[in-house]
Amino acid sequence: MGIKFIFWGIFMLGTFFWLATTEPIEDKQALLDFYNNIDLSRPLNWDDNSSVCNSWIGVTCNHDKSRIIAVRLPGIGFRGPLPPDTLSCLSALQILNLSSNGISGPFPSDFTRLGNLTSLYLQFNNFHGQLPLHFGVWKNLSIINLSNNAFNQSIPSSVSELTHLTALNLANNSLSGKIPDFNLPSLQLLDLSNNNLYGSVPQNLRRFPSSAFFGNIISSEISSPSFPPVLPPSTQPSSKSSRLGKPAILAIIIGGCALGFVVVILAVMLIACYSNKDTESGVVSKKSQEKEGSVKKAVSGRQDGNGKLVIFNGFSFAFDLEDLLRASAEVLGKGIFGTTYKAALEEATTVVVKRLKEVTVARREFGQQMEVVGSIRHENVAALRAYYYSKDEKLMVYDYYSQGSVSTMLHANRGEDRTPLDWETRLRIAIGAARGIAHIHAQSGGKLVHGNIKASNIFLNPQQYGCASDLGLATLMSQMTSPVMRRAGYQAPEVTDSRKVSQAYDVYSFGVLLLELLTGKSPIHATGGDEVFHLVRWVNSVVREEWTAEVFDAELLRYPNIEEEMVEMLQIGMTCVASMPEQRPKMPDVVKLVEDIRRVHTGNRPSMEAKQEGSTPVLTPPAAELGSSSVP
Ligand SMILES: Nc1ncnc2c1ncn2[C@@H]1O[C@H](COP(=O)(O)OP(=O)(O)OP(=O)(O)O)[C@@H](O)[C@H]1O
Repeated sequence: MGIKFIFWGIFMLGTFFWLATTEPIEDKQALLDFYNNIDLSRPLNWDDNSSVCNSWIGVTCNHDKSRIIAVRLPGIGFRGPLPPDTLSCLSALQILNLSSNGISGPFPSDFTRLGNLTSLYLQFNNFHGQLPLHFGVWKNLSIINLSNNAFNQSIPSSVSELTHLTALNLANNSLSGKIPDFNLPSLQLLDLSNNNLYGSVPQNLRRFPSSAFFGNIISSEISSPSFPPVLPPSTQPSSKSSRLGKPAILAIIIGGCALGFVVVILAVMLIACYSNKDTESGVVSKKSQEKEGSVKKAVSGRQDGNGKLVIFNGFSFAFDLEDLLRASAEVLGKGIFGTTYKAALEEATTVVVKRLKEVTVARREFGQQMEVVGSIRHENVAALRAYYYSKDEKLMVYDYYSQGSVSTMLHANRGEDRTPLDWETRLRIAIGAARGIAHIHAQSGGKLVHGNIKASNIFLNPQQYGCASDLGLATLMSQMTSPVMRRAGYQAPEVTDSRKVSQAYDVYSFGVLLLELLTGKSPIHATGGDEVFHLVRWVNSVVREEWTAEVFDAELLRYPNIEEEMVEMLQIGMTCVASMPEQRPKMPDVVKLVEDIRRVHTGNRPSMEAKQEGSTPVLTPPAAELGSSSVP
């Protein structure tokens, strides 16, 4: 028995020692050769004496540490050509990510030796010339992103050999010739936009949205009648969703609150009238804490007999004077469009009432816009529950989001006792907000604009995804003096009149929101002296200097294996904040890009990462939600 025990002990120790010290020697040497032959703006921690599997940045090994299966080096400041026959020695490699570097030269032909590749990311480099000619060597390839390079010849028809391909992105190159009619049944995402391709969209690719072919010379005469002519983005008409949205689920949440709406609306209106001077001066400094007092005191205040209260969703309600007398309200803050109150009833019903100022449009136009906004029911758009219009008062009623806005989550309490906003939540915020904005853009014949996307207008819905609030007000208000809006940092450069916002404007603001989520920095703020920090300019300059890693919020650095996802989000954000509106993507495309940040990776994470992240919930939206994204 004792001998057996000792034997097992020695065996276990030996195994442990072997596991701790084993190394894929040849793969390690290949990476060292690669490292020693490239120009980097700052060093990696790759050292012959340290363990390639346990400590090298960007490297993932398989279970028994016998092979390297993933190399992820996005945005490491690597310039110049790839040294030949180094990375291609990693024949077990499944994931290769060298995106966002300055790598030049033709596509490395020796990569054809990487027969196990499942994902290849080389976007945002300076590769030029011909795309790989023999795609068939990558039998398992599922994702290929070669966008934003300078590839300038035709797309080889051998793309058809990639039978497992789910995503192909060749956008923003100089590819020429006709689009080959490749038939890839598993392909879900295709982006060939902004190249020099011509001809018609081949039959097998007509299932993809026309945005996949934007910015090419696709002739409308020979396009299928069912496929709209593909024009450059600037001339592309707004498209409407072909997919239907899921029936709204939020509507049921406040089933019992209808009575409260009336009470609170009147309560706040009366309070507001009663204490007009107080609320207009310095409400922000009293923010969150200040009780406006009970309504009882204000009942004798000014009443407007002209008012019209409209409750959405067909709730029937009754007016109860007792509820009115008991209701209390507190100021949440004062924004561009007015003052916002949180109003609580005794039945634990809490709503938010926004008291608008400087509405310039007439009752009819105001009502029409409210009807449009109030009819939107989507899990990623905050539901407008009711509105009130009279000569003196214009009110809007929303659900109360108790977790506060994304702005509060990101910027409030940056002290030591702060609860960090984790990466999963930030991704869900981005995905939800993108879906909400895309849904808004699909309304009113594809013409509705949010007009005020910013972190203080994004909340978390019950599924903990982002949810956009406060839409459709910009056009109802008197023109804001542009500096006021500009200071907020979300305003696209082309907009000088705050009422003339466009969907491209929303895309820009959403891009700023993404950069805010990534950096943890407010879009615009004073830095102490006369200097003003401008997030978009700062991110652009840091990325230009190839210090991409420096932009990320220090709070995010604690989460393992998210660099690739962060770099992808950064790229999306930067595309959205393009200074020319026609260069910005449309919201439905942005939704796909943001959703793919994680959807793509969950399917391809090597086992080691999966192990490390075992405790992290996988960020795949519930099936119902995916199906209901209502993305046009
Ligand atoms: N439905 C809501 N639930 C919880 N907090 C809210 C809600 N609506 C607004 N708030 C919060 O109330 C505060 C004031 O909001 P308000 O919309 O008036 O101003 P803002 O968002 O700062 O600017 P803007 O007027 O441009 O939207 C903000 O902190 C906002 O996040």
